[in-house]
Amino acid sequence: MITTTGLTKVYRSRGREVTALDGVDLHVREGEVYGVIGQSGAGKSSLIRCINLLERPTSGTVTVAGQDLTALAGRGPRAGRELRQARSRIGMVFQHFNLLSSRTVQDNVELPLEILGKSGKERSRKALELLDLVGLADKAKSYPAQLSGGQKQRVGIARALAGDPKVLLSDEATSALDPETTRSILQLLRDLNRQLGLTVLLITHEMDVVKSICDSAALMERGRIVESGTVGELLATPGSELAAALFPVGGEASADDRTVLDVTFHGEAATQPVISQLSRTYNIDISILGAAIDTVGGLQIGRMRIELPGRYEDNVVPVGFLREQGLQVDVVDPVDAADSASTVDAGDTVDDKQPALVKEGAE
Ligand SMILES: Nc1ncnc2c1ncn2[C@@H]1O[C@H](COP(=O)(O)OP(=O)(O)OP(=O)(O)O)[C@@H](O)[C@H]1O
Repeated sequence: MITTTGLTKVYRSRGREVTALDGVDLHVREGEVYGVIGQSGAGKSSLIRCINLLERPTSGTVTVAGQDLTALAGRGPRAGRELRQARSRIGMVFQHFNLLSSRTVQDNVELPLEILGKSGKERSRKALELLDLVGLADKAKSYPAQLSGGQKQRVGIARALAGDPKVLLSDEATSALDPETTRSILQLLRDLNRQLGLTVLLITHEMDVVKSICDSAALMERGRIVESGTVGELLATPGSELAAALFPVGGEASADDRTVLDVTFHGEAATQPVISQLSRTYNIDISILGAAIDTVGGLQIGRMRIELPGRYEDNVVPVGFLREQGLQVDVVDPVDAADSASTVDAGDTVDDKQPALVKEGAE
């Protein structure tokens, strides 16, 4: 539904050049919720602004619903007719809602329909239908100032849906909201995704957003996508930074001469008693340092941090045994694990330190 190839954006101001996007290849499938996560300055806003051609990319292409937007003339407010039409089929939701304070809720939702030249009757019917869809039927005549943050964002979402878009782009839609309101807005996006078959591309700096609604995710650093895939694929990728952040387990080694492993259980492997088999087969004592079961992107996943006596060189065979059972095993570097284990929890953002995973055996 959305494909970018070699997308590059270089800003030039006062003789300085900033490369905000550096050859981004993104592939968002129809009907999925896709999250792009990254620290401040990673290029997330530039990516979303280039996808709907609010910014013209320096090079590369953007295709949405099969149409190459980069081939259409103009940008931002000076977009040509074809580009404006294509853009009306891409809904956009903003962090600070961007509602017009002098207009009622209904009139805010009608605004894109006015621009599309729809009749008054048609605009009114559509706006009321959308307000009903986002749970705000009774607020049509209110003004934005009379609404809570969550309600304002619902209006923003209703307005974004006015042109019957196939794609919704969300730029930190929940960053200005409290945790409970965030949950309700994410749930609304998820419901719209399912009910309308809407493809949602959202950018965020909060791992919890990705964890609660995304089917796929990409990690952006310095204008590049450094990891991407479905949540299931990411969790099955040894050494994946995103997977470790999506599903962290803590726990420190009890002594220097120990091997600490993060073991991820999903699919069939989750039901096998592998830890007791490992202990019996190799006659070793295994300590469980931390463990959790969670639902990530709709998948039930278990993760356990275990400690084996001896250094890694002494444990190559038991580690191989675990992998043969279909488990994903990441060897945790003892120094970095001690640094981070006590600070990581599921609500952390990517700004926080994650255990460094040794990519042994990953290739
Ligand atoms: N209009 C602009 N002119 C010059 N440089 C810009 C412009 N917009 C963004 N940049 C630079 O491009 C880089 C990427 O910025 P961008 O806003 O895309 O990142 P971001 O990941 O969305 O960050 P944040 O989460 O803080 O919004 C930054 O170094 C930023 O300073």
